[in-house]
Amino acid sequence: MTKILVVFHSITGNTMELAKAVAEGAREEGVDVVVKRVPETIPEEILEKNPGYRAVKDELKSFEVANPEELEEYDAIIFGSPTRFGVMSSQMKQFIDMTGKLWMGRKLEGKVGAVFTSNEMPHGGKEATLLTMILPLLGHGMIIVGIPPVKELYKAGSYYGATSTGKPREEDLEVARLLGKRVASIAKKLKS
Ligand SMILES: Cc1cc2nc3c(=O)[nH]c(=O)nc-3n(C[C@H](O)[C@H](O)[C@H](O)COP(=O)(O)O)c2cc1C
Repeated sequence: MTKILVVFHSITGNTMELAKAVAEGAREEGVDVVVKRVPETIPEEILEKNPGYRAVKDELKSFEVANPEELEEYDAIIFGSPTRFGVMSSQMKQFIDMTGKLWMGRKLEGKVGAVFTSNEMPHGGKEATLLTMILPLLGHGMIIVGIPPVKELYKAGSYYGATSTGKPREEDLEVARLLGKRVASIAKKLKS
């Protein structure tokens, strides 16, 4: 069975909501989908000062923490990060930087990769974040999947991945589901 990992970083839940929609879309293809989060590096006592975090922390913590070495087990990996100053969060970058052993062994080569992000401003760096998230995946030799110019893209998302401005709207979730479904469909074809 084709196995897909959706791995995300989130503090106030927006990227987590996109991750759930990406997974939902992938499951429509009848593949095995696992959703995990990357390790958090901000101390809990600092996070606790953020009401947005307190509101979602129980759900966030219900997702298992991913181990970089497990990426090898999946046929496709979809990475989600909040935008931080126009790039992915340091927590997600740290996770990716821990995949050096897999890179040396070319273990992710030929697997499908895709990305999504949430930020706060309409033009606050979504596309810059998505494009720079793709670079390490290309370094691994992954096959990058984006979104073609379907009608849904006129209302949300990007060619380069799914997005949201703050809390995802239904249109954002729709594009996230499309991304998950497309990745799953391509991963299935590559495996057959
Ligand atoms: C340190 C920091 C940097 C950020 N940088 C940006 C930015 O460059 N552009 C933007 O639109 N939003 C920025 N944001 C806002 C977050 O990307 C946004 O709130 C996002 O939806 C949070 O995702 P989460 O709910 O999954 O944690 C930043 C937030 C923080 C804390």
